[in-house]
Amino acid sequence: KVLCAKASSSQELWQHLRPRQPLQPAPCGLSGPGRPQAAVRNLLSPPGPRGWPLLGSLPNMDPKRSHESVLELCKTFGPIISYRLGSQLFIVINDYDLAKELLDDENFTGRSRSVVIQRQTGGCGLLFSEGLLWKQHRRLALKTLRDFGFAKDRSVEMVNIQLDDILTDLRDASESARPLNILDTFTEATNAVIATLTLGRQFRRGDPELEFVRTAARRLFAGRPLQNLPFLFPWTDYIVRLFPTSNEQNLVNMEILEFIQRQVQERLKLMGADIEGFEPECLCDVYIKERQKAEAAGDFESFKDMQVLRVVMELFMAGTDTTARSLEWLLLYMAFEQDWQSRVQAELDRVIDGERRPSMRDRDQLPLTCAVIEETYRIVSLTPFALFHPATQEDTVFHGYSFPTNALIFPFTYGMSRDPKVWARPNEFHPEHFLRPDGSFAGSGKNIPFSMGRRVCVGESLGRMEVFLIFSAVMKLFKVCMADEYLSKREDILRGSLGILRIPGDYRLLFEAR
Ligand code: HEM
Repeated sequence: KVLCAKASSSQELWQHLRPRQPLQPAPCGLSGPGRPQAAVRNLLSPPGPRGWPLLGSLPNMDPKRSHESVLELCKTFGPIISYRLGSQLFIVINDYDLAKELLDDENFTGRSRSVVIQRQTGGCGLLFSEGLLWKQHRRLALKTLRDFGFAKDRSVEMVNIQLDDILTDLRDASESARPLNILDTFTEATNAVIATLTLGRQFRRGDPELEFVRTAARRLFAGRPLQNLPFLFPWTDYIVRLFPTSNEQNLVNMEILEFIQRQVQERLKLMGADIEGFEPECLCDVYIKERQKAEAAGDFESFKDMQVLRVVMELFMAGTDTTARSLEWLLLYMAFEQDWQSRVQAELDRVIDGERRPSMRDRDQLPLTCAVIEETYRIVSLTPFALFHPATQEDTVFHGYSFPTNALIFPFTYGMSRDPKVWARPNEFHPEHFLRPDGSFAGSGKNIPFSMGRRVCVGESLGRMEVFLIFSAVMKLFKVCMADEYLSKREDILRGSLGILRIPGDYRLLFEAR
């Protein structure tokens, strides 16, 4: 049976997932934080700017750095704020304890139901789905990745194979004194790991399919103002769709789905007639088998084409750029913070003898290296708004404020990572934030680069493992510096801009073998 990527209409399923049940009043008429309750419509929205007619606060947002604009609003209005962009209401949680309460609450496991997202996902997948469908597939994806050695020996082995290529690239760059943008090298490595786990294969250097994935990821992660307009003004959807450029996001989504579909077909060929007896080797195989089981039991919804393709695609795409960018930021901070770089290298030289590469078992002996990694996660805040968490039930009250279901609520990880109540030097690179007075590693504490709670990133262990192994191996063997012409651009490079992820400004790094 061949899976087909035709965007199936999931309208029925979507409606089924978002039941609009009558709300139960809270006992004794009291509303606990985050509890839905009847007759709360008169409650106030969280404080925030008044905004302009029709546009709301849109003119006050820096389009390339909206995280900075929102931080300014939080400084004025407090830890729970709201503002409108167009007709869309946003609610921001900028306090660790409040965010923890919200993210642990089942009611706030929703995702955006915007037409833009609906058109791309059909309500399927894992990243943007809600309710029973999301729970079922999150559980299955986590179990599968764990079974395949996710963040354990098998993935460590995979990272080590990728490290050979990374270190060869850096040796070449070092011998020719060639300044380098390091992102592509890291992207190839992180993509190879997640491709093995999800698709059971890798895309080697020079392979046109790798080039396709790289370009598609850039297109997917680039924000395009026109496309996002219906997100803020739903009534513009019909007009915006008349412009070919507005279709770019849908096109790239479709192209990636077709690419994933080809991979699924390859796996089906490999599995042959005896799907049941085939020992699965990757997420894709598990999904093909689960689909067969579900259909045999008369369930044609849970593993329909679009659902299978979206889950595989989302894990494949989410596991590539995020980790590669984290590594890129780490090397940029090391290039500008030479003193910290030397201290990390001294620690690695002391603990890792001879030619050996650092392993996960060495982590406990490398508190300074761990603190530098954690501090980079904090100061960069790769996904400043995490993802939206709208309430799934109507008329929700949170700490005395009304949180309507159509409001897009986000834990503001960027703001929390700069909270002066939590961090001694919020705006500086200060790895001591994660070191105890005796020099031991203090843990990640209130740093939440992967978010937290019920929808915490499913790739956290894998991402952390890849970043630790690659960063420590590179630091052990190479000194990294910023190319001369970029040295004076520290502020611009580190400030960067915001697409879906925080991206540094243009730079070139120099590597020198140690
Ligand atoms: C350093 C790398 C990474 C960072 C900083 C990161 C960050 C995040 C964040 C902030 C979220 C949103 C959580 C929320 O809704 O509150 C998320 C969700 C997610 N991430 Fe990651 N991530 C990384 C790596 C990965 C990897 C390697 C994978 C794949 C194995 C992955 C797959 C996902 C998925 C599937 C979700 C959606 C979870 C859900 O909706 O239930 N991520 N990630």
